Amino acid sequence: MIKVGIVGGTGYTGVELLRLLAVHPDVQLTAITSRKEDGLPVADMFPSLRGRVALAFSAPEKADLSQCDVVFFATPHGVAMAQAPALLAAGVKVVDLAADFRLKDQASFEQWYKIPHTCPELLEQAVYGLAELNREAIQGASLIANPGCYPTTMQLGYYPLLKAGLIDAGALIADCKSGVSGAGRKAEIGTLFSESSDNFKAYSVAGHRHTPETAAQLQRFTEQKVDLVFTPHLVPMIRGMHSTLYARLTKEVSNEELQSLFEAQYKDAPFVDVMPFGSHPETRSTRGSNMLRMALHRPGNGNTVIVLVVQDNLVKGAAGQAVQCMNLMFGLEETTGLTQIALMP
Ligand SMILES: NC(=O)C1=CN([C@@H]2O[C@H](COP(=O)(O)OP(=O)(O)OC[C@H]3O[C@@H](n4cnc5c(N)ncnc54)[C@H](OP(=O)(O)O)[C@@H]3O)[C@@H](O)[C@H]2O)C=CC1
Ligand SMILES: CC(=O)N[C@@H](CCC(=O)OP(=O)(O)O)C(=O)O
Repeated sequence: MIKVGIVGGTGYTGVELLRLLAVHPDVQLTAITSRKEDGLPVADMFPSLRGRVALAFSAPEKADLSQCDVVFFATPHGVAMAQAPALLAAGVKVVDLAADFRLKDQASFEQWYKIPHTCPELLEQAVYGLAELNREAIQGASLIANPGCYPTTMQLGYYPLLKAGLIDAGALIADCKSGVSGAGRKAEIGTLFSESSDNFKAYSVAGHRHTPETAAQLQRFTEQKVDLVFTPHLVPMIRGMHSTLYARLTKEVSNEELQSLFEAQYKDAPFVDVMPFGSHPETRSTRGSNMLRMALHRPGNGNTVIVLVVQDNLVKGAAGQAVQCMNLMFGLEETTGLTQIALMP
């Protein structure tokens, strides 16, 4: 059994990791931390886990994480970088759900996240945890930078078009919407019920930290300069993400060829569903599952191609993707413990 520790077990991605790992056949939950809930049985805070998780939260300084085989950090940016060096030196694998190791460039990280990077020496070693585009590297990794939720949808949607050289990489426009759980469980005015329900708005239009992450990753797949305009929106739902990705075609290509390109690209990706051309994927078709669904459109058969992408921000956008990486790192079947069907309606 793989001994698993979770730092930040009381947050939304933390409890999602618990939900998935509690029924994972190869995992033994070993330590779950919380600074505020030291000693509280996990199932007292999350009744959904009664009878499934017998552990209590422990303060991070009390938890002996070095006895684990892998530790997930479901914490704010900056926490994993403080503890990863010692864990890695003790032979423990690390999966960070935050952004500490996503950007290879230290200056860019510090500019966007506004905190100093305390272990830049690990940036090179860290492997970006998007299995569909990086499976082999993840299999050999000991430190995973789990992708951001929006970047997961943008990369998987744009990748086949970019790799095939069919679009202008300098004119990518991504219009993306997230449920409120994307902002985490911490108390904030913007996520109060009376602020975020019955309301709809864009945010961070001038620049969101997921733009450099996505552009840097996509840049690996094209010689053209990637220029991405990304606008996130907050929608009044709890879970779910919907990304509408626009691109300008630069070559003659039929709709059938576009569809075949996507189907071929993801035929061996168990968590990417390429729906029939012209479909309208719904966020609820991914709710609680690790599936990401996408569909292609081409209005008026012109030279704009649109890729619609949906996922559950807490699963494929965070905890499920992290478990997918763990499976690969430990030589398990990629889908182990991740075969839940979405909740509909
Ligand atoms: N929500 C989402 O959809 C997604 C989130 N992410 C990323 O995953 C990470 C976790 O997000 P989320 O679960 O939403 O966040 P939450 O705010 O819901 O939870 C944060 C958790 O971290 C713990 N924590 C906070 N500060 C520290 C600290 N200094 N040291 C140790 N533990 C700490 C908190 O518990 P306590 O205070 O008791 O210690 C809590 O358990 C973030 O980096 C987020 O950006 C990535 C993709 C999607
Ligand atoms: C709705 C909402 O607020 N979403 C978060 C993104 C969550 C995510 O993916 O997080 P990290 O990159 O921070 O890990 C945001 O836009 O900041």
